[in-house]
Amino acid sequence: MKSIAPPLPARADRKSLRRELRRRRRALSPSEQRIAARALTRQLILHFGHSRARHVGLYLPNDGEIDPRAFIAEARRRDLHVYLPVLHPILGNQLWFYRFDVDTKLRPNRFGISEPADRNGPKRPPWALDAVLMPLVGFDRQGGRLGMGGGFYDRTFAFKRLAPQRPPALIGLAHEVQQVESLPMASWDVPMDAVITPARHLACKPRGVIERTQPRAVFFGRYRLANRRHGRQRTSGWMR
Ligand SMILES: Nc1nc2c(c(=O)[nH]1)N(C=O)[C@@H](CNc1ccc(C(=O)N[C@@H](CCC(=O)O)C(=O)O)cc1)CN2
Ligand SMILES: Nc1ncnc2c1ncn2[C@@H]1O[C@H](COP(=O)(O)OP(=O)(O)OP(=O)(O)O)[C@@H](O)[C@H]1O
Repeated sequence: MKSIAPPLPARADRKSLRRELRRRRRALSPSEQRIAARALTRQLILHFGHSRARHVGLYLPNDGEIDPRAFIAEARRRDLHVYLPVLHPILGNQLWFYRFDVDTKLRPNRFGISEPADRNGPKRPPWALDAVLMPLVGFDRQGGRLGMGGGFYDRTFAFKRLAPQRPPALIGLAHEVQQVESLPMASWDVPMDAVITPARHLACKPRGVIERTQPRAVFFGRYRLANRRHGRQRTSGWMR
């Protein structure tokens, strides 16, 4: 697994950054991808092992993205409901999240990425999810995210800009080579709450960041406590 990303031009604009970072993740070999996916799954199991999340959005990998599919089976075993993003037919460039069960039929969207085919299937609006595992092209330690350029996740989770503490928790999933020192942020960008890579869980803070490189068990007590203290805002029981 490659762990240190070569430096990028300091003031690279979003377009050239996107091109370079997409090239990096596509350049990972199938065996590097497999190793990364396996390690990512372990990180996700640790994370969700002590979270109260019940409804979690994730994605099917495309264009060299880190593959979270092995977590889907684990999630189901742990009574987590898993949802996939579907391009909203009317609301331009927004996402809805449809349940992904073992028998869910898929069909490719206009980008060739599979999504649940049945529009009458069970779904949740974005604000009724507990956590969303997001694909990304690039990330920084402050929660900056560079995506594919459609603005889908930014539009869908724009409500988080006014209330950053509200669910869902926005968690980026990434290969190490996708980290950059600092991303140029735009006014519409919605910061991520955390980033999970095969090696690390970064809790992003608007200023600074807590990086956990120690075994997670050291933190369990404190995180459990923190969860209880703040409680988990229950979202509406909206569900089809
Ligand atoms: N796996 C995954 N699913 C996702 C996203 C993602 O980034 N990854 N999205 C995150 O927003 C949304 C889809 N957005 C996307 C935007 C552009 C391209 C893309 O491949 N663009 C091509 C041109 C494709 C074309 O128009 O034919 C490119 O730029 O090369 C893919 C997904 C929803 N689902
Ligand atoms: N909340 C919003 N309202 C209106 N337009 C938006 C909003 N968020 C983003 N956009 C538009 O979307 C376009 C693409 O944004 P950006 O380059 O940040 O996408 P991205 O985060 O890389 O993509 P994605 O989230 O789809 O992976 C921008 O040109 C911007 O004008």
